[in-house]
Amino acid sequence: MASATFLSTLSLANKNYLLLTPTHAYAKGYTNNFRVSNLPSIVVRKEGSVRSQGFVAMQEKGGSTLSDDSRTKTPHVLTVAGSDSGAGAGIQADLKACAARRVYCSTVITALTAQNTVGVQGVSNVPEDFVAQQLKSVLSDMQVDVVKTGMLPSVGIVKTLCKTLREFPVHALVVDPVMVSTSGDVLAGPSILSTFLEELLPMADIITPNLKEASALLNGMQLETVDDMRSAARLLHNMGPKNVLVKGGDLPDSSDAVDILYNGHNFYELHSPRIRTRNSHGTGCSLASSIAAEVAKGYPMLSAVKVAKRFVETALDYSKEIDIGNGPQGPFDHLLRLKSHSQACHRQQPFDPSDLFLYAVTDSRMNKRWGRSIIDAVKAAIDGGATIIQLREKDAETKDFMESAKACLRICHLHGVPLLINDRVDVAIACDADGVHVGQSDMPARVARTLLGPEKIIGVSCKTPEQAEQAWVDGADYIGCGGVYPTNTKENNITVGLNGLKTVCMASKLPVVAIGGIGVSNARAVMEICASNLKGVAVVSALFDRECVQTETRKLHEVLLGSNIGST
Ligand SMILES: Nc1ncnc2c1ncn2[C@@H]1O[C@H](COP(=O)(O)OP(=O)(O)O)[C@@H](O)[C@H]1O
Ligand SMILES: Cc1ncc(COP(=O)(O)O)c(N)n1
Ligand SMILES: [Mg+2]
Repeated sequence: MASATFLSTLSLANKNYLLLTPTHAYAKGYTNNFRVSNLPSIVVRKEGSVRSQGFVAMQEKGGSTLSDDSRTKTPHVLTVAGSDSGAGAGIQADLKACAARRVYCSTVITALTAQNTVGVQGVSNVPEDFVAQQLKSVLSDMQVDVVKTGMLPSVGIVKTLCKTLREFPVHALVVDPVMVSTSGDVLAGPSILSTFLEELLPMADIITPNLKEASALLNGMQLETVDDMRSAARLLHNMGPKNVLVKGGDLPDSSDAVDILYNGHNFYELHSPRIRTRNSHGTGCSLASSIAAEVAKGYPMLSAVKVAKRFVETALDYSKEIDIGNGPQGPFDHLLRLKSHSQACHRQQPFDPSDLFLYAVTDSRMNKRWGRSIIDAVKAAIDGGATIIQLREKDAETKDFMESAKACLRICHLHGVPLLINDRVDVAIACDADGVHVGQSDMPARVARTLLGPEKIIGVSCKTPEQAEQAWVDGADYIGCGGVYPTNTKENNITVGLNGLKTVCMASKLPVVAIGGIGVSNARAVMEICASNLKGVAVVSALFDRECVQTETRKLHEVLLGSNIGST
């Protein structure tokens, strides 16, 4: 939409720079996070008149960067749409879709709707001049990449939008011509049609009508087949938008959800399996926002539409069992997070340090030696009284490891025992384990925390107070300290002894589990160092390098019960 003109040049540190508005820089592809190779980097000044005038300073070809305070452009979608109090569609769906697709989303609200899973009970339009004020507030300050429109309930609002977009051009415009909600309620009446067709559509980079909306824009044309959708796409394209996506979510008798994309040259028939679900309220809004998000990241339109469609399909599939509201059409879960909390078998308690009491760590070689599966080993340890399990499967193939981890997780959760994975954060994520245990040379706990999120348990092996301090800073939940005694389980492992264990316990606020050569004969001595944050012992060989895991675990459990763990 924007034509790129350089506004002026600027001399800084004896070098010449071109000054562009953010929009112009964008239109030329001069941004860091755009997939435009061999272009000079762009630098946004944080302070001073350059930035405050809303300019982007761009280096002339080559050379070093303008200053150290360079900023990367955050992809930004502005949605101009109606609010849905039930939060399934409209502004609320747009915000969630953009968050899920990882772009920033600002909002201009055109109408308030009182809406739920039953339907729309009321609509109150925002006055035109206040829509104009919101648009100006956002567009004059923030570097919006893509504007996405949803419910535009009056001619005045459509006109205001078109006027403002001419004043503040953006990189792309995605128009979802929302007219009637799936529940059948009118959100924008036929009176807006002519302004829509004459003013807004010609500015659009893509329009995304569903079958009813395509029909309304085409004077009531009947749309019942994929061929009808193609004809509609061609006719709508003649009205000026660069791309047309006719959505077939409501196409009767189709086992796939088929959409037709037409760019004036080619037709693309996009299929995804039709998800059988009641929770499809807001699919159209979410699809359009996701397209806008991908375009804002710099993807071409075809890729943007494909990714967006795949995202909606995945979210619908994930959200099949979500139960919100009593009406015929429920919302879905854009962030794919709700279900795990409602699943009965999911561990919901936060980390409890007393879980470290009898910490069983599996070992694939020992299991092989004794001819037992990892699942049998875990079952036996839990039956014997283990309070937390760590899977330490150094030799396992990833696929086998994942499968066994999933099976172990089911067993652990049946018994309320947390399951951690040694080293393999990827496996922990893939099977939704309760957490990970990492060593000093594994992925840093801080990075694991970012990947796993705030609730998962993270333990770190530490031998020194410095390492213990770092574990705390990195957001670990507990420390594994050892080897307390010499052990064959780990090669070249330095033994810290009871003194080393005590030093780490005293230096840290974190709960500690002792590890290394501990068994029935010496567990009591370990616990008698009397540190209040020493919560238990972690054991490998003394449980798993034995004929009967359950018996050995039970014996150790009894010894530990007789000690004064964490009581001082
Ligand atoms: N049950 C479903 N399974 C998979 N995809 C669907 C389903 N329903 C709709 N879609 C897809 O969601 C997007 C929105 O389509 P649609 O529901 O037709 O729009 P609207 O919400 O505007 O009525 C389209 O890509 C469509 O193919
Ligand atoms: C505020 C608002 N905007 C858009 C829709 C369309 O969504 P759907 O077609 O899923 O009902 C809606 N119901 N409410
Ligand atoms: Mg729909």
